[in-house]
Amino acid sequence: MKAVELLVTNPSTLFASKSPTHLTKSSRFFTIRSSLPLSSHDASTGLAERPWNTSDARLVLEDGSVWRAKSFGASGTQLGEVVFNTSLTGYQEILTDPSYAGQFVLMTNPHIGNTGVNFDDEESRECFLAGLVIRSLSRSTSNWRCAQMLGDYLAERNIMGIYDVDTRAITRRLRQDGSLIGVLSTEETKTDEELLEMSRSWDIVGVDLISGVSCKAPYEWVDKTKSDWEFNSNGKDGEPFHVIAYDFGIKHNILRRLASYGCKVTVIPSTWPASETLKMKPDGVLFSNGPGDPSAVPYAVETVKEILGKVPVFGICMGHQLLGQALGGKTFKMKFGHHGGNHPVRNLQTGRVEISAQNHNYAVDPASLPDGVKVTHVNLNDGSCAGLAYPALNIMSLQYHPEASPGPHDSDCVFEEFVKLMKSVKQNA
Ligand SMILES: NC(=O)CC[C@H](N)C(=O)O
Repeated sequence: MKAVELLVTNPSTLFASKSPTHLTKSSRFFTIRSSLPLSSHDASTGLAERPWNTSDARLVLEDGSVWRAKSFGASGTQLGEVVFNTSLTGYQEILTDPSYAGQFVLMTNPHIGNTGVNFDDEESRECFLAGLVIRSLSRSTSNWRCAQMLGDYLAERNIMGIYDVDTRAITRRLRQDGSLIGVLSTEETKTDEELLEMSRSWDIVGVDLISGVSCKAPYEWVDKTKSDWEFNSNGKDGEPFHVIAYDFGIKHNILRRLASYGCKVTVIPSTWPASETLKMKPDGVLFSNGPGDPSAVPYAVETVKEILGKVPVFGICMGHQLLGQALGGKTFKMKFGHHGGNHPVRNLQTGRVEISAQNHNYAVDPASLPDGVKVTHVNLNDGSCAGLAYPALNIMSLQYHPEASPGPHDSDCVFEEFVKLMKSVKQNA
């Protein structure tokens, strides 16, 4: 106890500066920085102000529960669906995964912020999520790649965060009752009742969230995984296949992995007409991950339908769900979904179990699919469908994230399978 108080009451020995200069990318020295205003120091007693005295935010859930917390990042009032993520690392990639648009991400790992944020780990151009909910915000960072403190980063992007809230209790509630809509607010003039009413007046089901995150014009993607980080040297020296990637909220690492496997990649907006895509004569089309309810975007299902059977296709997460619907199947909302980097999946084609990165609230009902469509992967936690193939139409898809970022790399080989599929179709043409 004594040691802890000593640590808090002598902040100047711990923290380099309140507004530190940024480290350069190449620096391998780590600097410890302060992200929060340091506890005010009472010289007469030698004790720091108790940190739990300053709750200035509330998360009000639609079930009527009110969670008092401290705010960091942006302030204001924000509405969203609360989901919990069980990843131990990779909060920056999670913050920039566009599939979280409209959602508050609650991290079950209690200690967040200790590696700061850096220039390389962005998974998209913006943070699209509604906000971040964490137990403990690290007061310091110690990582050679750190370029900015998490709180400053969120404030710059106008994203609200809260800490010092019982994330374990909220997670247990979500597991029991399912995902809940909530309102996060730092505005003291708003009553709990007003915030509760706001949370009950909105639903994420049926909302097209893709249109808010997709790119607005086509572009070429060339970046590969950096050689320092490359972990798989298989199958990367072949013929360059042209992949057109529909951006429903695409993560950069999907594009990097395709480029690393030798593909020439063109990214197109979610509303790009199928006829235009086919005119570009791609060797394959990728339907990306993306936020929200797959049933809320019938235009995207129509696009997928028009492309099926014309070129090999690969669907990831939202892309997989859209493929499921385009094949005549149904999607449904799960109780609290899968969000994290520790989901075991069995690849039914090889018998191999892969530990996978997942982020979805919806799933394809395999019983609704027509004959000929095979379930290729199953989530071992709940038996839900984690992958599909329809060999007759050169379709493959995964409900989860083979590109990881963050997460294990067990499923990376699926990009090689897609390249092989494009190759065999081209050879037999
Ligand atoms: N990662 C994703 O593509 C998410 C898909 C969809 N928004 C879901 O929640 O199921």
